[in-house]
Amino acid sequence: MTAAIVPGKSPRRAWPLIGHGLELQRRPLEFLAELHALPEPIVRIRLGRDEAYVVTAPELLDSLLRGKISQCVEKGAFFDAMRVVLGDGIVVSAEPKHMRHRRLMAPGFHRERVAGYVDIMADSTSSMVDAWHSGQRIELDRELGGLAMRIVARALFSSDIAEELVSESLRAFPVIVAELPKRTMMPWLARLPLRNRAFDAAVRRLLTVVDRIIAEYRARQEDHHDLVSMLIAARFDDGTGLSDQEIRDEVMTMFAAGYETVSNTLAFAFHELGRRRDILDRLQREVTEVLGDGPVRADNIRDLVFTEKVVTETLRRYCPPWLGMRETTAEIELGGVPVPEGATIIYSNYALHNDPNYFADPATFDPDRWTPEYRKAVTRSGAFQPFGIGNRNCIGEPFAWLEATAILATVVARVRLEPVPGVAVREIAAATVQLDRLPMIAHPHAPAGRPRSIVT
Ligand code: HEM
Repeated sequence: MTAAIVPGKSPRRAWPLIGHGLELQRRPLEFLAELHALPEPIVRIRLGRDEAYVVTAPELLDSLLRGKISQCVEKGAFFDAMRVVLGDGIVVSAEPKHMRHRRLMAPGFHRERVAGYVDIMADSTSSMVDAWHSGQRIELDRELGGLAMRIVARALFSSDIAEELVSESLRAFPVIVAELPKRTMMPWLARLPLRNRAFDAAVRRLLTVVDRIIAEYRARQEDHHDLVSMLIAARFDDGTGLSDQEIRDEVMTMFAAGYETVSNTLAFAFHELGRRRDILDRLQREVTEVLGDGPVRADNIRDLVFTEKVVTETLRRYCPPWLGMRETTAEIELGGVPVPEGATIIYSNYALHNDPNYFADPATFDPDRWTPEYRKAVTRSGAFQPFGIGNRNCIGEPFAWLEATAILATVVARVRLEPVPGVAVREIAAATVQLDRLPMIAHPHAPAGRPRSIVT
């Protein structure tokens, strides 16, 4: 009943049958941090009856994700539980399909194209803030979740039908994202009929809405200048396009990958700002200087230098994707350790970003560490990789930077958010790293010389 560690010693004894799976379920962030504290760059643990290899060193991650070895790994069985929602979208699909689809979708995520979504981001954020009145308690985590969902939905489907998708998603996604990580660790849960009724119904309803909207788009044959119009019009080299099923899979994939990651990043940013007045004051000064009375625009984003540092430090300290996984499709050698075909490899960007070997004083939230030189150095070394690396890195990265920066600047320009006294919030590792709740009190700034209307 020992955990086999390659090549060093066991971090902690494993339970028979369960192995370290229980640790990974019950105290995942602590367990992964313990593995990072070991001197070995690759560690073998037991997950149930199987073994898994945990990679803790950036140089080995580099080999795994973008070196030659990356051609011998796929997403693997770990991601199978997600297929019920994502179908065979690019987060889960294998090569060569993954690259074929990714290339087709890539133009929709180029920086210049994404800049066109800044108005959707600014408008949606303003509408959220307009509904808050002075002294109101806001459940900010939920507000940000709804906001990020609305923004992705409007980027995918800009026409007014998107609202129906937003309402359905707000109902369905909380059920889905609470269940999927459990099924990923314990796939047999999917076979328990009574337990799965709410989940199955949520997935069915959501897919029905998406299918109907795609059918409507096809029938209307209009270019709405959004991601779905682009997917419908896109053609492979042989002149064929994506089927309705493939478009649905990619739409669900964008949704699932693109809303919680952003909303949880922002929730952590506001949590830190709520307890770090010094940082909030600097941020507010910058935002006032850059935006004046106007909304955030694509051409003033680059002047929000400190705002971007706050987002960067949030992505370091609270990197949402805490668990990465791959499965080998051939025997490989990683860091001198032979890894057989079909083996599971685990890594954690969250643990890496909080590893004192790579980041001084990692628990301290310090946006000032992000000088251009520092950023270049930690990115080049592979120690900082919130959006992943290699051919499966985040296709939505430019969208995510723009969105996080635009939302943060818009909220800070309009309102001061303060923590609710006496309420403790807790960091948890669900589908992504998140706060268990984030109640805050809103204090909108009254525009000079104009009393604020109160919306209740
Ligand atoms: C703060 C926000 C975000 C973070 C931290 C993040 C992080 C990541 C990471 C680490 C991966 C790689 C996963 C792996 O290697 O297994 C990834 C993949 C992906 N992300 Fe994001 N993401 C964010 C926002 C978004 C947004 C806004 C979208 C879309 C609108 C998006 C769409 C995707 C997709 C489709 C993939 C799969 C790419 C592929 O396999 O080719 N993400 N993301």
